[in-house]
Amino acid sequence: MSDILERLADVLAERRYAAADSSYVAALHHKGLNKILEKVGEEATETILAAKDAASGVDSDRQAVVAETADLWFHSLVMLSHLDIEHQAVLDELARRFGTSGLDEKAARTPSP
Ligand SMILES: N=c1c2ncn([C@@H]3O[C@H](COP(=O)(O)OP(=O)(O)OP(=O)(O)O)[C@@H](O)[C@H]3O)c2ncn1[C@@H]1O[C@H](COP(=O)(O)O)[C@@H](O)[C@H]1O
Repeated sequence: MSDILERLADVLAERRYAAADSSYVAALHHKGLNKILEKVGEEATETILAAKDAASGVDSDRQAVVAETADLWFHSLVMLSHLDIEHQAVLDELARRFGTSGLDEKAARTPSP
């Protein structure tokens, strides 16, 4: 199942210009970027709330964090697809950053004027 991102991205690409009533993803694209961004924001908020609950240590709450994060990742993939940005670009960016300490990266930034 490690290739699930690729398989999902292929399905999302098929839905990009499909008829609005043919699927949930196609309907989101027809509603437009603002609706997709609204869903990303909603799922981000739900993920945060689930994570706060999970901090109490209840197992069912930990599963809710997994479910909400999946919703967030899914809607983020729809956003990328709507903007014609390959999800691979995000994976490449993570790979580029791999091994670079966040502290070192921050220290190397050019100071803003
Ligand atoms: N991974 C997902 C996925 N995750 C979440 N969702 C849907 O995302 C929606 C958002 O959840 P909400 O709780 O906000 O639901 P809602 O209140 O009905 O949403 P809105 O009315 O506010 O839009 C739900 O309808 C979920 O079913 C998903 N829908 C589709 N996929 C994948 O996308 C593929 C294509 O889906 P279709 O376009 O529907 O064929 C599927 O085969 C799946 O692999």
